[in-house]
Amino acid sequence: MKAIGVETVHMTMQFGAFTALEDCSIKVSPGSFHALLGENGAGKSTLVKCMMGFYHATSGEMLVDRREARITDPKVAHTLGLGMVYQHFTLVPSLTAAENLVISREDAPRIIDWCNEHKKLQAFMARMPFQVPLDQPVQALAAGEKQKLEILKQLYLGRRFLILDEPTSVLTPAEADEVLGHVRQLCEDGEISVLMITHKFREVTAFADAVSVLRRGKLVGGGRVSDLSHADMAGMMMGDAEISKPAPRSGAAGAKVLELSGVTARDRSGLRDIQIDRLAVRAGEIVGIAGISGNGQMELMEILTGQRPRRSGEIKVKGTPYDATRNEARAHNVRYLPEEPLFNACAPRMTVAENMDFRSFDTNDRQSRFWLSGRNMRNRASDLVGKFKVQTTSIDSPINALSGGNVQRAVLARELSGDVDLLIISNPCFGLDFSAVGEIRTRIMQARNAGAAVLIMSEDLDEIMELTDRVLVMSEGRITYDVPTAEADIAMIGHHMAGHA
Ligand SMILES: Nc1ncnc2c1ncn2[C@@H]1O[C@H](COP(=O)(O)OP(=O)(O)OP(=O)(O)O)[C@@H](O)[C@H]1O
Repeated sequence: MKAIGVETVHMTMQFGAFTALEDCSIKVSPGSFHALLGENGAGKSTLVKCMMGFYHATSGEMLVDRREARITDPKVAHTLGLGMVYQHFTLVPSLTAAENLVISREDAPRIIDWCNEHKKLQAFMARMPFQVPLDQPVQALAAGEKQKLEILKQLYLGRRFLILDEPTSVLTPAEADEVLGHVRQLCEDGEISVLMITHKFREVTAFADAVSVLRRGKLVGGGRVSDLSHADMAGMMMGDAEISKPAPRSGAAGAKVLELSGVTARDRSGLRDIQIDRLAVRAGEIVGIAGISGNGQMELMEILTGQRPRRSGEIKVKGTPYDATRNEARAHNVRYLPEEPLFNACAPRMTVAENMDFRSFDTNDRQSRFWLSGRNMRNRASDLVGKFKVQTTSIDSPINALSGGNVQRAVLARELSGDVDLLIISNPCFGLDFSAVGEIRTRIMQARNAGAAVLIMSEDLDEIMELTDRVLVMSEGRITYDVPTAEADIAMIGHHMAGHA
């Protein structure tokens, strides 16, 4: 068997006075597909970063293939056969799959004998249980193919233990099942052992054989997947914390708050147009835009936030032309929650308190026109951190030290405080654990019930079906389908998403 087993023994990681991981012992047997569950901020990334040598654990040990290993940096981990696959791709988009594989090798020669390398690659692929086209630029591959290539790359590099960090986040459900099916097969064949971070219970049950659960840095449970129900796993993750349930709709939709007519703009590639003939969102209504990513949703978000120039057409908010300037957004109570908020809505190295004050720091401190009151800012941040349950060691920590889910909560807390008339959101629950998902959806529904008009773009069709009052489908830069959610037919939505209008 090529697969190796890996164990952490009493591993602890402290950041200053904060213990992110405490006395954590996890055993992944050779050939096992082991899932790692935990709510946002539970310590999953910290654990795997210690295993890969990105962090140096404060105490504890690691066993690789039953021998004690001192992993001082990721290169040592690679030499021992440990590799990592991330939710976002690390491939070079303009190079072919073959080129990506060859240049990823540490011993790649400066002058590559491609004839020889191609022969070796073909021999390598012939041994693999699944294939990816080798001679196309990676940018031409679908997301599922790219993730398959990331896994093949690890096997090509001789890795025998893989850490997968939410590997299906950017895949469609069908792609996710295909990729994880191949991973499971590789484990069953004894090629690799896997430790997979995920938030999806369905993936754990369908593909993993063992599971470990972290809560607040401690190992709180786990075992054989076949012995555990989703409720058991949820219970271990959350302890006795209460899970919020989305508030049901109250009241009917009111006047139009957002209106787009005849809006056209270039897409990111500059080759295609975005064309929104008509789009309206009313007060007290959540409108969802479903679609496979890359069909113009990101550009529509940029148009609405004033980051992409329009070529024609008009946007109105509450009947007034709207160009998304900061003053207009403030006057009309328009709020945004873009995807990847750490990069699109935060200054990553500034503190939690500073980031939470961005929207209002120059209007709140009216008593002083020339300098900001640090105390007022900190009071406001502490209040919001408490209300939105943002887990942070301190409001003075840089916001990039927070786990993904907690960055999301912090930004949502900032954007939902005060009166909100129009909320524009993109993929709000990406990478969040189920309790954070429940809470964020509840907050969005509360905003709607308080009278806000909400436009939400999401690649997660379940989210659209659960949250929205009306669903639209975006395909190739156009809205091709528009139906009240209560009357929506999933098959029809899928048909439009796939571009068969
Ligand atoms: N470099 C760091 N400095 C200070 N604190 C950190 C650092 N890295 C992580 N933490 C803290 O350690 C805790 C665990 O974070 P970690 O990223 O491991 O969580 P996670 O389980 O991977 O969460 P998520 O599912 O949201 O990605 C968090 O409270 C986080 O704020």
